[in-house]
Amino acid sequence: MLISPSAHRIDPASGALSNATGRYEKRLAELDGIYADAEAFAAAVATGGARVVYHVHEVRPQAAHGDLIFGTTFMEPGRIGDEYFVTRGHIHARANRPETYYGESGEGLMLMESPQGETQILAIAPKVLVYVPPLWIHRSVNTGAAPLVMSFCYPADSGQDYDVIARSGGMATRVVADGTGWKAVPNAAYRPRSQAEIETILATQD
Ligand SMILES: O=P(O)(O)OC[C@H]1O[C@](O)(CO)[C@@H](O)[C@@H]1O
Ligand SMILES: [Fe+2]
Repeated sequence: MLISPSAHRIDPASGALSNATGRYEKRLAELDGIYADAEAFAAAVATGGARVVYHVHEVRPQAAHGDLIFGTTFMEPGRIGDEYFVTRGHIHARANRPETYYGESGEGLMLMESPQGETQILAIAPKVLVYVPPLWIHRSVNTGAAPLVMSFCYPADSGQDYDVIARSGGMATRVVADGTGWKAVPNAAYRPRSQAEIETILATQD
């Protein structure tokens, strides 16, 4: 059975995606453990734990190998202490699946980390497409004063593994405010992955 082709209109300001098949949202209180400043996080949750800090509209035509998932991510601007708002971040459960992100509005960063712990940061802004290659852990950061909206596309059978970040005490690098801009700083709680874990990730095939 053939799937019918489809077209989807993206509103760059809101991330609204016509004919989406799914939507999910992340509230501040669900992002416990991500930010360095636990006191600032608790204070923010006390005053606004239910606020939605990012949401995703997506289209999943089918889960089958070879198809795509695509959609939009809308991220509110803000910080916990001096650390900019981020998505949870993950590696794909099938770790060798890649992803593209395209800037729709706002400005931010794609924070990426190799299994060995190397950090790469690429700026994302309107009309910039960022390629996240296979095997890279990835997280979006809103460094702007306005919402950051991106569209994304990745293989339908990728899946998301969030534990890879939790196991290492977070990503190796945090992005914090620095005067009028941002800077990357080491995450003091980071524990590098063992050689065995690195090899397991790198061995991902098919
Ligand atoms: O899944 P996370 O890390 O919460 O971040 C959401 C972003 O990542 C995706 O899961 C795609 O990999 C999208 O839904 C969205 O761009
Ligand atoms: Fe992803």
